[in-house]
Formats: sequence, C-alpha cells, structure tokens
Amino acid sequence: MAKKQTSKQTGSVQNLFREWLHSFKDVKFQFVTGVLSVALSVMMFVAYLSFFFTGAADKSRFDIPFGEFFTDSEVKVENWMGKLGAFMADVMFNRWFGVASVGMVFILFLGGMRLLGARFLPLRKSLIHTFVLMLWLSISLAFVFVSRVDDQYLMLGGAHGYYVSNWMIALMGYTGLTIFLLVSLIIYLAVSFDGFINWFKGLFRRKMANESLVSNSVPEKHDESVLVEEGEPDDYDEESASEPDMSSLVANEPEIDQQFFSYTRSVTPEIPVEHRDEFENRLGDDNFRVEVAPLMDADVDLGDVNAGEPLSDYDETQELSSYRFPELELLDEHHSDSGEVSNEELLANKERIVRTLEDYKISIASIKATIGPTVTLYEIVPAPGVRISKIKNLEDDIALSLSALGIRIIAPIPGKGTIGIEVPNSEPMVVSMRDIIASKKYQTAKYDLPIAFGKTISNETFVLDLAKAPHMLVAGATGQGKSVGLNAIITSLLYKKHPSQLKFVLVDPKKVELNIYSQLERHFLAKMPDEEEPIITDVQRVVSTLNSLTVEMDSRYDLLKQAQVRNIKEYNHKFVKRQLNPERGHRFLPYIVVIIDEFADLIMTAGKEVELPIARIAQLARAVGIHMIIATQRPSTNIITGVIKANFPTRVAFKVASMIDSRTILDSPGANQLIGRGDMLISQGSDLVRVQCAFVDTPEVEKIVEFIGSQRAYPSAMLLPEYVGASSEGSEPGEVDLSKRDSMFEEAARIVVANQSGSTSLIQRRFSIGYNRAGRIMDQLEAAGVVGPFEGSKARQVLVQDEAHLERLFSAMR
Ligand SMILES: Nc1ncnc2c1ncn2[C@@H]1O[C@H](COP(=O)(O)OP(=O)(O)OP(=O)(O)O)[C@@H](O)[C@H]1O
Repeated sequence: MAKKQTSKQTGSVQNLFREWLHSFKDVKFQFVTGVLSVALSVMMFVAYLSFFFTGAADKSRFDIPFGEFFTDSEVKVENWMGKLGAFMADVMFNRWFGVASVGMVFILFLGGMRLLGARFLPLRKSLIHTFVLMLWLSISLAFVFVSRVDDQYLMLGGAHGYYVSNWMIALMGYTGLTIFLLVSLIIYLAVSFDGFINWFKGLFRRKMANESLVSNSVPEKHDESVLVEEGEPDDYDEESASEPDMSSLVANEPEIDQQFFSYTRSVTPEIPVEHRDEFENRLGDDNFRVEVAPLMDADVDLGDVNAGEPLSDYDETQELSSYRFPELELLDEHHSDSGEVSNEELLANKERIVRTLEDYKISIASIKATIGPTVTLYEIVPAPGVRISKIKNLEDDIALSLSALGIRIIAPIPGKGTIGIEVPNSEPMVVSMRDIIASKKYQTAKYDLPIAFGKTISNETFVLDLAKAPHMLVAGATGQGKSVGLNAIITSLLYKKHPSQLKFVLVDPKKVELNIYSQLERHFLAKMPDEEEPIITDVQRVVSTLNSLTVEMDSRYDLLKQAQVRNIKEYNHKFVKRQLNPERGHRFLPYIVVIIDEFADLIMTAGKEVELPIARIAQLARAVGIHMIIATQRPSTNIITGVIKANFPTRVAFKVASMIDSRTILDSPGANQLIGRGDMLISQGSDLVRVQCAFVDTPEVEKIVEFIGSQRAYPSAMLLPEYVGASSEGSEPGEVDLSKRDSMFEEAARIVVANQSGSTSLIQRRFSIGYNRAGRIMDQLEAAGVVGPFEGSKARQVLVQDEAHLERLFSAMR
C-alpha cells in the first residue's frame, strides 16, 4: 500500500516536471523569458562594468544592514545600475567567481537570444566551456593575487577562487597548484580544440628538427640555412632527407609516404609538367604519391624548398567546414498520456491466454511477458508434447478472448523454441524521434548510412545500415505511418551525415509529402541540370532522373575500376588519402539515397519505363553508393513486381489491409495484424522484427530543414549527369552532319585514341560537359570513323590506332 502511494507521489512529481518542461515549448513563454533574460544580462553587464570604476566608492555601503540598504532612499551608491547593480556586481565579484563571473552574464545573454530565435553559438557547448573557464580562471586569479585581498574592493577570483585556492595551496603547496593549473589548462585545450594537440606537438618537433639540422649532417644538396629558417616538415628525419627508395614509395607505407610527400610537395611546382607526366606514367595512373619522384632529380633546386606541413588527408567537409549538424533540441519529446502497462493489465492478459489455451487442452510450462512501447510479448513455453501448429491455429480464438485487435502469434520464436503472443497495450506509447536520436545505439553506430527506425518490442533502439540494406521497400495502407516512417529515415540520416557525404534524390508524385525538404536543395539534394524543382514530381522527369542515375552509376563504376577498388568505401578512402588524382576525373563520391514516395502512381503511369532503371540501379548500384527506398500504399503484385521484389531485400511493412498484401510485401503474413500508428514489421532476409516507428512530426522536420537550410550552402544542388535517350545514343551515323562538328571534336578524338576507349562518360568527365553534348560528340566520332557503333553499356570500339592516323583523318576532313 505504502509502496503504491510512494509510486503515485513519484508519478505526480514526474507529471509536474513534465508540465514544467512543456511550458518551455509555449512560444509566448519562450519569447517573454528570452526578452527578460537578455534584458537582465545587459543590466548585469552594465553593473559589472561600472563596478570597476565605482566599486571602491560603494564598498562601505555594504556595511549597512541589508534591509536598510535597499529600503532607505537616503543610502546612495555610485554604480550606474543603482543599488541593485551595486549589489549584483558585489555578489558576482566578491562572493562568486570574481572577474570570471562575467561568464554567467554571457550564458544568460546567449540563452535569452536563443529563446528569441537567434543562434550565435551552440548553447550546450558554450555552457560547458564557460563553466570550466569560470572555475579555472577564478582559482587562478585568486591564486596569483592571493595576498592582495584584504585591502581591495574587488576579489579578482571571487570567494570561490579564494577559498578553493587556499585549500589547494594547503593541500599541494604553491608549486603543486601551479603545475595543477597549467596541466588542467593544457588538458582543457587539448580536449576542446582539435588543432591544439598538433600545435603543441609542433612546438617540440620544430625545436628538435632545428637542433638536429644544426648538429647532424644534412644531405649536401639541401640548402641548410633555408631549411632551418623556414622550419622543417613535421616528420622530418634523416631517413627522409636521404635518397628515397622507389619501392618504398609504391608500397603502401603511409608514414613513409607522408614524409616524402610532405618533403617534396612544394618542390612539385618547380618540375616541368612534361617531367611530371613521365613519372606519373611510370608509377601508375592515379597514384597521387607519384609526385614524390622529382625528389630523386638531382637538378631540383632544393634551396626553394618551402618546408610545409605534411599534406593532410583530403577533407570532403572542408568546403562547408562551418556546417553545423542539426541539434537535438529541434526535436520534440512526444509523451502520450500514460504509455505504461499496469500490472493488472499484464496479469489479466496472462490469465486470459492461459485460460484460452486450457479451453483447447493446451497446457503450458511457463509464461513470461516483455513490455514494448506499443505491444507486450507473452512468451510461452508449452508443456511437453504440445504441437506448435495447434497454438498457431488458435490465433483468432486467442485474439477474440483477449478482445484485442492485432494479436500476432510467432510460433516458434526463431532461435528460442518458445511461442510468442504479441498483444497490443491498451495505452500505446509514442516513441519520440528525439529519444531515438539521443540513444547510445544511434549515437555510437558506426554505420555508413544509419537509419534509426524506432524501438523493438523489447524496447531496444532499432538502427539499421542502409548501405548494407541496400535497397528498401516500404509499404502500408493509407494513414498507418508511412510518411512518418520516411521522415524518420531522412531525419536519422540528416543527423549523422555532412552535406558533402550524402545526397538525396526525392521523388514525390503526390507533390505534398516530400516538398518540405526542398529547402535542403543546396545542401543535400541532387537533381538533373535543367530541372527547376529540387523535388521531382513529374513522371517524365522521374524517368529521365532515374536514367541519369544509371549514367551516374556507370560513371562511378568507371572510377572504381580505374582506382582498382571494389566499392565506394574503398574508393573514398583512397581519395581521402590523396591516392587518386582529381585531375584524372577522380572526385569524392557522396552516397546517393533515392526516395520514391507513392511508387504505385509511377508504375501505373510509366510502367516499364520506370521499372527498368529502378531494377538496374537496384541490381548494381550498391557498390557505388546509390541506394533506393521506394514506398507504396498499394502493395499489390502488379505494383511490387517480381523484378522489384527480387532487388529490394529490406522490406518495411506498416499495417496493410489484407494477408495477401502482407505476403506481397513481406513474403509472410503479419502486417495485416499490426495496430497502425507506426507499428511495423521489418524484414531483412529471413529475420522479421516488429518495431514501433519513431514519431517525428511535420513541425519538427520543418525546424530541422530550416536549421540546415539557413546555413551556408553549395552554389547549387548536386548535378546528376544529363541523360540522352537510348534512341539518340544509337542513332544512325548517317544522320550526323560532320560539317557542324563540335568545337571539342578534335580534342575528344585525341583523348579517345590516347585512351583507346570510346566511352562517353570519359569525354564528359574530361571536358566537364553534360552527357547530352558528350553523346553528340561520340556520334560525330562514329560518323568520322574514329569509334565503332554504340554497344550498350560497353565502351565503343576505337577504330583509330594512333595519333598519326588521327591527324591524317583530321586533315582529310578540313
Ligand atoms: N510512429 C508513429 N507514432 C505515433 N503515431 C503515428 C506514428 N506514425 C504515424 N502516426 C499517426 O498516424 C497518422 C498518419 O501517419 P502518416 O501520415 O505517416 O500515414 P501515411 O501512411 O503516410 O498516410 P498516407 O499514405 O495517407 O499519407 C499521423 O498523423 C500520426 O498521428
């Protein structure tokens, strides 16, 4: 009884606390609090500033009793903010943290401005930094000025600094405290600022390098004075100064590479371009490290060596280095009224399950309940000799006796040998996206494309990697949570990925569902060059965008082949390590996630035209980082065809109308028994997991989009390659008018002959032109007899063997 009362009291305290938290979400409340905080911080700052000039004069006033000080109008002070100001400043300076108390004013101002909608700095980080600095500064100032306290009107370190430093001096002595303060400052800087450690190490390295250069023998060809004066590269040592061994350069030895690279980087501009090419050819196509070769060239004047820092890894985020990831505060906490399953409910359900089974002469050995957000799983161990199929057949009867919709029986639970009965909770809980994003599982997930879907039946956060999925089919009857699910997918990717690492292609024939994301155009979206709208709604545009994605896919495969890697991850790793030369068309490849809402509409209107490119992308695009998510309301076999199904191994089913629909999407029944509102089944191969989808409301998505959209962006959306329909690729060469050759015709022919590859994407890449124009040039090359006819996905055959032959062909044409 007493226990019940205590839990009731705790519940009401929790409710009060929740209400209090909720009041912060009220816009008026936020505005008023914001205005008050900013005003108070300004007043405090003025009082604080004035204290430096008026503190001495006002000091004696504080001897007057507190009540009298404030009530007696005869008592006057000098502070610019009057008695209140004098009092506040005295408290801040002398009783709290001394000069460092200004940190509190700063935080009050920042918090107030945030409530008014202005974001200068991240609030939480600023709070932590300010607090740490306040403590440190207060102790340090008190320590340094410890003997000069009594006759001063202001204690620089405040009472806090005074007492703590005195206590620490007694504890570890003056020397101990000095070391403590210095070390704590270094640790703080190292933890808080990324560049600090390198800078700190650099202090010692530079010193050591100088010493070693002065005292040791330096290879003769180096101009010692210049090297010493300009500072050595970080990892300079004698070994790297001596003649490098070519084999060590080619072998994958990162440290050595770095040394040579850093050492020779600034030499490279001195090497004639032809010279560099020679070495590049010798060492292999795309190896950035080949530029070290000129180090062996005795003619290079090393007197000009500008010993720079080692060339660090390529940072794809550099262009938008100031980009801030969305903050957790943008998401709301959604609390349903209760969401808790009472003991009574558990016991009653258990009783009913046991009784129903007994009615059918099924006895059980034990029963265990696991409470999930919307469903409770009762795990039954049947008594020996009971056939599982018998229990499964009673599904409807048990559902009837529990008078609950959406009972699902799992017989047996895979890997457990028990039978599961999932019973919906009478008061389902809403799983907030905020909780899922804040969860350790999502935060620490090392996935390439983490999707935080929601919570499983045992209340665990469910996160999957879209990069491994690798394509996803989402189905569910209208109003069962599909749109919320898509928003959860996009949100979880936005919270983890930088705009340089991920692009979305959003297709929304309904025109309303995904339109909300159009503000992300210049950060996260990809589109065709001539496309005006960032979200694709027109069916014909969808067809060309999908085809353009297949072109992008092919061109990514070409890049992977040239880089001799198997997938996007290895490719990007090589690119980041600067082992792939951007001048040879290499680029950092962002993941592309294609989301198609209402796939049924598309198939109905465009049929095979969309099905074929989708199937092609789904079959091949995984390795090159293109992933598809298609959603539909109508999971019938004419929409989700065999081809589509075979290529979309991850299936997500919200509640559907019938068992047939469930079979179409999941290959098994179950989705028809879900309870709706985000209740879903996720199938990955043979696994079927029931998950309550995280809830993210439209205003939250708007806030996230606004947060990202208002930041500095790329000049445009990522441009997909242009697509020319198959008809123009395969057009008759006779139709091409060679008197109107493209201005790049000759250059393109030379590249094709030099590479002995008739690939349109090669021309497109080399000249940075659209696919249309590159395709036209290729047709002209065919008409001129430089390349053979179009051969599908393969590059065309090159008919001209060398440049001399080509030149003869040109002169015949002129
Ligand atoms: N994960 C969830 N948790 C709680 N409630 C949800 C969840 N998902 C959806 N709902 C509720 O269901 C309603 C309908 O969801 P949603 O708009 O996602 O359905 P839908 O399947 O996309 O419908 P339609 O196909 O008609 O667009 C939401 O407004 C919300 O109230």
